[in-house]
Amino acid sequence: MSSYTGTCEIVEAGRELKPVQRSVRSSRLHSGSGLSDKDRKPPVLKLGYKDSLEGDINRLFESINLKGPKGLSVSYQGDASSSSLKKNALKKPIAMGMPHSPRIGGSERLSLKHALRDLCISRASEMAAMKRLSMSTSSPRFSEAGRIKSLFDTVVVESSGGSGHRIDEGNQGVVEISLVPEESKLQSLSQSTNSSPRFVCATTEISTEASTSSRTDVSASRQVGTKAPKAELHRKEEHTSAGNNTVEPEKTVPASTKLPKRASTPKSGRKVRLQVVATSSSMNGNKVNRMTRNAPRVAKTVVRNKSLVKKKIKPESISTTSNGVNSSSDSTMSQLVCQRCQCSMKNSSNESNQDSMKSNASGVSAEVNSNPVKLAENNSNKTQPPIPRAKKKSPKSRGKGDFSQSPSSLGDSTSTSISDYSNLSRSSCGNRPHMSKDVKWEAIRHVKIQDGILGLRHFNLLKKLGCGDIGTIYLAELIGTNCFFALKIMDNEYLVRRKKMPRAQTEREILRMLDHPFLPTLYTQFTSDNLSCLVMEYCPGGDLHVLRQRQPGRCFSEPAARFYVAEVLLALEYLHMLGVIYRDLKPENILVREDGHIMLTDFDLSLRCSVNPTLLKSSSNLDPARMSGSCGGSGCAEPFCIEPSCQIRCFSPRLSPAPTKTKTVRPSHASQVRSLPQLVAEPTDARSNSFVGTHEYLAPEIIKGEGHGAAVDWWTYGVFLYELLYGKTPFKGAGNDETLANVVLQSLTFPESPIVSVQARELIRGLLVKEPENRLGTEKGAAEIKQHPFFEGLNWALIRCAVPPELPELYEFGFPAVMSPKTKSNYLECKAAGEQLEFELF
Ligand SMILES: Nc1ncnc2c1ncn2[C@@H]1O[C@H](COP(=O)(O)OP(=O)(O)OP(=O)(O)O)[C@@H](O)[C@H]1O
Repeated sequence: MSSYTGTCEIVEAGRELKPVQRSVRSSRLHSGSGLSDKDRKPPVLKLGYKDSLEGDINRLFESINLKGPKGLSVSYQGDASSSSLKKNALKKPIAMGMPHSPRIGGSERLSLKHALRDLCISRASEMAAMKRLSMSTSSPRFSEAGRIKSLFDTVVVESSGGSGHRIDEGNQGVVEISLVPEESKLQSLSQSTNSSPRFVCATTEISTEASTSSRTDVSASRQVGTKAPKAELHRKEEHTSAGNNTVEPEKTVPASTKLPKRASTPKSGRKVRLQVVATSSSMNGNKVNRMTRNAPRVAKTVVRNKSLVKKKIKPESISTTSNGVNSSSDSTMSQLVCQRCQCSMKNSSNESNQDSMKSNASGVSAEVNSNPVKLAENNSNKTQPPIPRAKKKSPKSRGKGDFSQSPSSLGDSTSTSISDYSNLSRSSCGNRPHMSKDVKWEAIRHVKIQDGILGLRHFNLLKKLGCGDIGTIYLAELIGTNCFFALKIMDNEYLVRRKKMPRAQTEREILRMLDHPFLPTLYTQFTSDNLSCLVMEYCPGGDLHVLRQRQPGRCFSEPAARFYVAEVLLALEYLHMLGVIYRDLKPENILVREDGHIMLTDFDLSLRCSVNPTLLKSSSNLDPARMSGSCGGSGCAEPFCIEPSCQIRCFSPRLSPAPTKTKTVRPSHASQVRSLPQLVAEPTDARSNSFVGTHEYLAPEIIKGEGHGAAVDWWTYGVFLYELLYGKTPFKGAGNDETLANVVLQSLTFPESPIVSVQARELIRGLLVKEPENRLGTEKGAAEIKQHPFFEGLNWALIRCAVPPELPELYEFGFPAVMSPKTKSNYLECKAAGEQLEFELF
């Protein structure tokens, strides 16, 4: 029970329960609902029921006469279960029955007969009134009685243990809920206004009462019919008097009066309560609309009720309610919202951060105000006091548990919140399904919700990872989340001054498009103190350049190289499909993930263009000469290559480590793959005259300034494979100029050591064709390259599941002491570092 939200109210209300019961009990005898015989008789007679009723009564009377006075006496006096109503009726004939009896005077037996007759008339008239009400009578008084009856029915339905008999037992706790919805609400309002700790409980009551009253009104409206306005007037008057009168039931029944009853039947009580709250939104909304159309009076009443709800909710959480009709749904919404944040608070591990988030919430900008979720949450943060129960359950949900209704709802809300939160996270990750389950989305989103905006202050900069031409990369932790990111920080002023803003813009745009296992994920971006920041996926394994240095002989084994270039090929294929020509392929830009797979980074030199991906039915008609590059015109340096179509001879068995047995038995995997449809996503029309790239990797067409397209990526791809296998680039000269000259003029040669397969060399040769039009990949892009024998046996679709090459022990991954934000000023120190050049020709 202690965890039941309503407990507060139950305890508080319990003190007022006894006088309330007394007053209600007495009031029932005098109010319209408990009409005395005196009050009841005249209307019955006036309404023309006399004939039928009296006929019945007379028949009954006659039967009594037949039984004689004894029978009557025994029958009457032995009625141990007689109610106060019956007792009053009994006294009437004795004390006041004469004027009402048509048979004045006579014997005692006759008096008793009259008394009984009066009683019967009274009872019958009451029943007739009820019956008549259910048939929509025109009497305001009957409307009132009908309303009471319907309310009673409602209560009986709602209360699991309720029955009509409970009324006779004086079960005010049940009756009063339905009889006085408006007054209950007023009481509830005053309670909530006077006592802030009870605010939350009052919220619960508001929801409950609002829905109850709405339901009451609907029930009444169905019965009132066209004379409803009169009934309403009558009822209004009652309320008016109730305002100054301590006897009226409405006045004496606070909303909380029902709680002790529920306390005695906690399960059913909670059940009813939760159902009411849960349906308040839709039910109220629907019924309000319906009633507004069909029954003006009821609509009016509902508006009043809604106003009450609005008044009560307003100071708590829903400050944006613009009309009463929506207030209930807002109320429900606010609960959902706060359930969300309660969950998120639980997920968060940093208390101080939450506190700062809360304190910052008041400073949330217009963005928050436009977002109802944020607004509601913000308001709740500002106005909701903590609930001790919530504190007990989860200290971190302070201020968030205010909307919890009960343990069950809390449990539900937690799970609901998680799923809601996940859904929201998914939506926040946009079109990036492969990363949608990454918890970092949620961490970031949580901060954004809490503070309205993400900034550098939310990150601990732990380590400088590298310094590029346009910015510096830091390993950064989103404070309190245990989530690590690569934070690229760029100085906008510097970018503008050095005309590098377009490069930064290009990188940002490309990063935003990416969703690929071998490409970085951009989680978010923000500008802080004129610094543009990209929050990206962090790759802890260093880059392939460093990794190569650590290999024996400073070069990768062929299987390792094959693995890396295969993954890079998929990344390039994806980029080309998006219309991105990468242009800056080199080992330094290929990072190694923790799991050993790769991530291609650095897109500021990329070229964006249009592309028209097509699916080719079969690509088995690949030109063998292009596959080997032997007839590319660039001069084959392979000593075994004599004829133009020499690729078979070049595959010298002496050099090929692969056994040929299986090839003769069944079709090779490569040939099977070749028969499959191939996606060709090569931006063949793209042209650029920019002089971009790294000297040793520059394609001849770039150096010559002839204009270039996507084929430059296949050139660099050849240089990249060469470097991985041989530990150096193929055209490197003593200086940059010589290197450039070599790229254009020098024939491709392969060192004798290390020994590399013919397939590998053939692939390199096919790629390092100086004329781009003859280069492998130019025509059909990555699809062409994938089919090269070098990749034979590779399952492209499952490469991300393949076991990566074994990594040497990673560098020390211990985090340095948290950097002071003031050290951020160092980030431009390295801006001129690196060998990368850019000569903008236009
Ligand atoms: N996501 C990342 N995870 C880990 N380290 C990274 C990440 N991104 C970059 N780095 C490191 O930071 C270094 C600098 O990266 P960045 O891409 O900004 O500069 P760059 O490669 O010199 O390119 P440019 O000058 O063209 O921007 C990289 O060489 C790499 O070592």
